Amino acid sequence: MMSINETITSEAGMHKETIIPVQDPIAESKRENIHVEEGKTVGTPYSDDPKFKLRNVEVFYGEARAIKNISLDISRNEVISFIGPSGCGKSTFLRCLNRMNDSIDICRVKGDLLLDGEDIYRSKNDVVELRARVGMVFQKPNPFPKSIYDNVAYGPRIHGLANRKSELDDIVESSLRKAGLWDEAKDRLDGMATGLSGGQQQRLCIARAIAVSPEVILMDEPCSALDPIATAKVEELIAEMSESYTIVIVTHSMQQAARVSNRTAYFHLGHLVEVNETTKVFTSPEHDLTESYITGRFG
Ligand SMILES: Nc1ncnc2c1ncn2[C@@H]1O[C@H](COP(=O)(O)OP(=O)(O)OP(=O)(O)O)[C@@H](O)[C@H]1O
Repeated sequence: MMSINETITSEAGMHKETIIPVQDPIAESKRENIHVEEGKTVGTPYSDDPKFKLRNVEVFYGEARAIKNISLDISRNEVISFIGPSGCGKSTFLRCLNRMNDSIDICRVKGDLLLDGEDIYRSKNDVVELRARVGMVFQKPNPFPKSIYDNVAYGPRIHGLANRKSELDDIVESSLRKAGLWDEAKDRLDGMATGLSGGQQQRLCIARAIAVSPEVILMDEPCSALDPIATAKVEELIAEMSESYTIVIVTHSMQQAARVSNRTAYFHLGHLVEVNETTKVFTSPEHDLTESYITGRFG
């Protein structure tokens, strides 16, 4: 059994030393004779109090099946990380949760995806409403080419959340405060958002997501374009936000998953192999594939 620190040191060491990670997870898992049973996830994929109840989810890009019969509950107010080798389907699965895949013509989603018991893919459901409830922060900060104020006010305006200018001002201030950006932005609210640093822009995007009072925030590698200091600020924010929101985060950094999440889900070639308490995943994973991944046998 490894400690989190040992595991993480070995992850960091993998980059520093000249260990060449095996890049092909299929070849590696065949060589090690490790199998994944379709639809069978080890650990604790289910919850007594699910915010999202996801059953037998499959996602196709044309004929190619990118997500293979995945069932998972995402609990209310938990932070869950999705980890796994490149191309294993983390982002595809994340994007199902607010129907971001709808914009890809060749993409089809099958299975039951329930948010508070309601099927989010029912055609009568309004996608704009869904995305207000399930907000998203992307890999690269993507502020609108507008002022800082207008970026945060955008969602509340289109959803009619404020009747007066003073109400909108309050939403903008409280969202920027929650995103830890108020002190840096309060004297330049009319300045262009694109004039902020990368880390500030990412916190602005978080403020923009928060401004419409979402219940869930999806984060797709939110720190991959940020330096370590900006990353630490976003991670602190995730910890604070977890009191009010359910957070799902895709990350390539095992250290980040270990720092921010309650549970960690390990994906492999479109399968959901293991879901467990984060400490367990990084100290005594149940599945051999999870262990191979966290010990750097394939990347
Ligand atoms: N728009 C698309 N059209 C066709 N195939 C796609 C599309 N987006 C993703 N895929 C394929 O679906 C599979 C899963 O990709 P996805 O981006 O979800 O993986 P990922 O685990 O998030 O990868 P990464 O960590 O590299 O971002 C891959 O085989 C990928 O090539």
